[in-house]
Amino acid sequence: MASSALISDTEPWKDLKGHVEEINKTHLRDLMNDVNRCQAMMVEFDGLLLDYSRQRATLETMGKLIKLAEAAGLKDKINRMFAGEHINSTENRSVLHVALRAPRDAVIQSDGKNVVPDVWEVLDKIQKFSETIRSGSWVGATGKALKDVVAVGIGGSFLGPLFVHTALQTDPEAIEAARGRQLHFLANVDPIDVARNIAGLNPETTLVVVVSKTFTTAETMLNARTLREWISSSLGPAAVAKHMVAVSTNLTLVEKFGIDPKNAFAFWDWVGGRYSVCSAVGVLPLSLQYGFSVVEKFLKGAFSMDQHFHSSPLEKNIPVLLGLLSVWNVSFLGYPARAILPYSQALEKLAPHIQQVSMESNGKGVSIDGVLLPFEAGEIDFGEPGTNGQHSFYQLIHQGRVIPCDFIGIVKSQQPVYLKGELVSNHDELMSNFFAQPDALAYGKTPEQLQKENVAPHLIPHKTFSGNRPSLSLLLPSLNAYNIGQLLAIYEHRIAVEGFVWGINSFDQWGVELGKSLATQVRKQLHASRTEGKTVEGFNFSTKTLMTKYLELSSDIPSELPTLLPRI
Ligand SMILES: O=P(O)(O)OC[C@H]1O[C@H](O)[C@H](O)[C@@H](O)[C@@H]1O
Repeated sequence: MASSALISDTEPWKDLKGHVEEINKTHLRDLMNDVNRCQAMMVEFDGLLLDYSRQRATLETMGKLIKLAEAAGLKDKINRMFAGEHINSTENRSVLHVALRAPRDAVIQSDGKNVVPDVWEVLDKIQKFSETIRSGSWVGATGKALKDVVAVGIGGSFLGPLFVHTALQTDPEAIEAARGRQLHFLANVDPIDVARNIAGLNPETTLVVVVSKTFTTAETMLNARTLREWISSSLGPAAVAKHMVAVSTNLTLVEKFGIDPKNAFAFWDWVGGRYSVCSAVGVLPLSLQYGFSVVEKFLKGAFSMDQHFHSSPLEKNIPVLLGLLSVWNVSFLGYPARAILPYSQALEKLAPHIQQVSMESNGKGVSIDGVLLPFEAGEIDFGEPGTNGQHSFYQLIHQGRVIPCDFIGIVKSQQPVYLKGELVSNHDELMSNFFAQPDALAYGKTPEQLQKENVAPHLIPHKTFSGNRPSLSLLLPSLNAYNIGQLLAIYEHRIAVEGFVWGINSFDQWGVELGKSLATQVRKQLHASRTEGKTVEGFNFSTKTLMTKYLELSSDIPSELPTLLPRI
């Protein structure tokens, strides 16, 4: 395919468009009877089992999707990513999050330089530093050990680490390693988030980790200044050096902020924010909480999936298959959303993290060459752990709109519970739902079945389930640090595959800029109105009215701001 050509102009795309008609003649109820098809739609790798037999696809569809992948140059694009080429062309950068979890002796080049030694230099520094903090040999300004960590960051400097932290929190090995310690995340610039974070925390025993790739993000920097004030107003300004460290690519700004560069942990512009959890962004806070050895297992799990992604044939490649099926669902079957439904409470922050990875990566309107896309790219991701979701939005998924679902199940619970006299263990109870829901979606329930059950005729339309609703099931052997790494990498690569096939740049995020710059204009106006009584000018009628009302009703805020920290 010529570089500026659109994937939608290729024969395989057009062929798939035509193929939809064939698929519309099928029902999952029948497709599921074809055992050979189902068997061919299962892939096992490194303890994981993917079953995509409940996708609205036949083996012919899969063949056509592989042809689409070939037309998109998917294999070549994956290779170029691993080779450190500047595939993020609008920012002229490599995309090398895979280097963050490569073993020490691996060679991965960016701009002619092997980046793996740099990665390991930072990992070694984190290991050393986290041990110093955890052992209590580094103490705070009043001589006390630092037991609690607040990681200040937003977006990619927050969601991935929060996901991994939440998933590890109930893992037995991680629990042991974290005894007596707390890890908090401060993301929102809303002062309520500050209040919630510092409630019950003592600055004497708290370490603040400021996490920001750019070190310019408005929310993070104001929150960092707020916590700096919280520390220095209680322990004196000199305490900041003992109680604040940073993770950033911008070490100059870290130093300007007042953090000793010795206590800064670097990463590089070839790590995208939303792909940065395996850099110091995630590894530092997580190592402080759980120790480096637990976090290293997480990196190894991700690395295992990287290898699979890089070297397995497309037909047996889990992230590739998942990515192609997502493209099929979005661009051909016309299902714009995806529900992420982990049957594990420990994965409650998976969907929020994947929302950023997916929607910031693939929510684009033009091709990588800047050509307006004649089709919609990206998908709307949302989700909740099962079974909670079942009692919330599953109604819509069963009888309303069609939303392809990812069911994620775990064989061995992190926290098994059995009760004498119960039919099954508590985890079996959870997993009964994991196995039942995909079939309920696929098979549905027909009016004939309802008639046989003597359902009152006027209720039959209400109780009918059309079925034929696609899902896939991913079964993980357990949920330890290693498995969490595998799961993370599956989603990261799947999302890249979608972008590679759609022919977009999944690694920039220009769409977040406009709102930021308008907020700068508003901020200036609020300052001028409060300090000099200036009327609101330069905004449309609606915004002017809203801001004027806001200013009028909050005129008790002093024009010269004194310091006020939350009283919680
Ligand atoms: O890590 P930072 O530079 O503070 O950036 C934090 C976040 O800010 C931006 O809004 C981007 O959209 C995100 O991709 C990024 O993760």
